[in-house]
Amino acid sequence: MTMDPKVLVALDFNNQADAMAFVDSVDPSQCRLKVGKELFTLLGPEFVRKLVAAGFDVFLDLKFHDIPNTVAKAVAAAAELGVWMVNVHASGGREMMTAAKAALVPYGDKAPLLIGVTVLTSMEAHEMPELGIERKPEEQVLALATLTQECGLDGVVCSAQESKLLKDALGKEFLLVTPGIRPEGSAKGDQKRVVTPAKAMKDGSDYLVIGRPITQSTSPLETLKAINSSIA
Ligand SMILES: O=c1ccn([C@@H]2O[C@H](COP(=O)(O)O)[C@@H](O)[C@H]2O)c(=O)[nH]1
Repeated sequence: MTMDPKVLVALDFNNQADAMAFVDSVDPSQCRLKVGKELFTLLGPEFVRKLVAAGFDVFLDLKFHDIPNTVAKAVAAAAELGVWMVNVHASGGREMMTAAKAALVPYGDKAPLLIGVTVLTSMEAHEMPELGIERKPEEQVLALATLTQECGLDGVVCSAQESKLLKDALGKEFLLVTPGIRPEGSAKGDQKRVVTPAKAMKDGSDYLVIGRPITQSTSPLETLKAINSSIA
């Protein structure tokens, strides 16, 4: 059991009962919880408030990407919910990220961590040119992470395949939140740039986002415990 859990479990469930069955089986010392687009669209802010009230650190993973004013207001609304972490797409640009950061100033030390999404872990090199991106994924991740740091955000979402590169380039304080985590032998699904939990931590990831390998396991709690042991 760890008091600073590194695993952020993605609550990608399609109904409240299943989500709550998992939440009720864990405590805040074992994992943090991530609420993404599916569950938030289904259950809304009330569900997030419920998790926060139960003592969990909640990562609200809505990946805001819009004009600066809209994103700033959305990030402030997330802060009102009391979440621990919230994110925006770094490709929204400097003005958008700077506005998002400024919107959190009134919350002082109660402000959520603000994280920029770089290149989705479901993407790989051959998909980049048709988006007009000629860089390799790791070069694009480094460019967006550098911009994110310049805008004063707390860290980025990236693949753990880029963790070592980013820690070396941007320093140990800049947080790396890494989805695409797959324990040995688990199905990759739609994830492309995958890394095991132990390797991700070794290479400098600060937090591991893990969904299906835990939530679709036959024993979710045992799987979570095994992952926690593997990175202890
Ligand atoms: O680049 C990204 C950004 C976010 N995610 C989210 O993380 C989880 C991963 O779930 P798994 O079931 O472990 O694949 C999911 O909620 C994504 O929306 C990501 O995978 N990659």
